[in-house]
Amino acid sequence: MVRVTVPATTANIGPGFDCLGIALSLYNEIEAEEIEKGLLIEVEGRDKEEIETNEGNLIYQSMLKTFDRIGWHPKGLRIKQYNRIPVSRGLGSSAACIVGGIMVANKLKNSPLSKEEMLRLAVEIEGHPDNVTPALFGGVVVSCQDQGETNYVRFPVHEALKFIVAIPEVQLSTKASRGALPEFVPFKDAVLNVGKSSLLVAALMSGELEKISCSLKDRLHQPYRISLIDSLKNIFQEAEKQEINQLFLSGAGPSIVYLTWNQEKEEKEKIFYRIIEGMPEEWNIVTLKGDNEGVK
Ligand SMILES: Nc1ncnc2c1ncn2[C@@H]1O[C@H](COP(=O)(O)OP(=O)(O)O)[C@@H](O)[C@H]1O
Ligand SMILES: N[C@@H](CCOP(=O)(O)O)C(=O)O
Repeated sequence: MVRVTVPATTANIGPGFDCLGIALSLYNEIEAEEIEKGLLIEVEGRDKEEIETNEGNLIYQSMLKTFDRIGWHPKGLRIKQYNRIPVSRGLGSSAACIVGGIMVANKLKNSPLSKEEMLRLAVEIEGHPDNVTPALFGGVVVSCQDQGETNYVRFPVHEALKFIVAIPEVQLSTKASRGALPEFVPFKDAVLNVGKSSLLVAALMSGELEKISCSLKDRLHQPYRISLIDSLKNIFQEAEKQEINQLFLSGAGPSIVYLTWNQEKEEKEKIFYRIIEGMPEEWNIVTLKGDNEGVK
């Protein structure tokens, strides 16, 4: 029996579309063992009713692709998963399945694939590197996929950072959310994102956390996505009115992260809570820290 835990991830972090992600202290667990024949999948935890327990299961699919890569297949498989990461809320639930499935499959055959080989396979399955890289390595990961190659730099999440995540009941699949993005953007918007994402990485890496506030503006994806879910637009507009600028859409949404890093901002934190509580839908707010270990 092999057992792994894999962290949730928040990707983009505002301007870092498809190239910036951070692992968070919220985990799914996956167990797997070879059995004589067949496929048994048991699912417990968050959103269990959403999860396929047949060959369509994403963890199983990721394990199958790993076995193909290794050149070995078990006679049969029993998979047991315990989920805490909400599905299709922008917290990397798919990346957690992909990375967790690859790792557990690799372990079943005494780990023939290196972490780099597992990363290559994970990006192939997910299609973008910004969730699977922090899910694999932990920390903050800046990644770029170019002509089939993924290059990345990983560094620890600053221990002072706190991620206050507002999670709605409604789901938004990453596929649908990516479908809302434009084919072209104005040159000035692209330039703004280059500047903001560069500043954000420098602030996260150097520990100049006060610079995060002026680094989270995005013109590439958030303006096109916030109209997909009721209240998202109102939340961002109200936050701007109250001069709260530490907000970003988690991944493809719909969850929102309020990023804070010290006590003095407690007043603003209370305003954020009041904004969310003032929305007509049900939102669940959790406070998370960064995870610096990745899949284990
Ligand atoms: N724990 C899980 N077990 C199996 N499949 C899962 C699990 N969590 C998510 N998935 C798969 O991933 C899909 C959600 O992926 P996606 O839309 O990218 O959401 P997210 O923003 O959470 O990554 C689900 O529809 C399901 O197919
Ligand atoms: N860069 C991707 C990130 C998707 O993150 P997820 O947690 O919503 O899967 C995008 O913005 O589409």
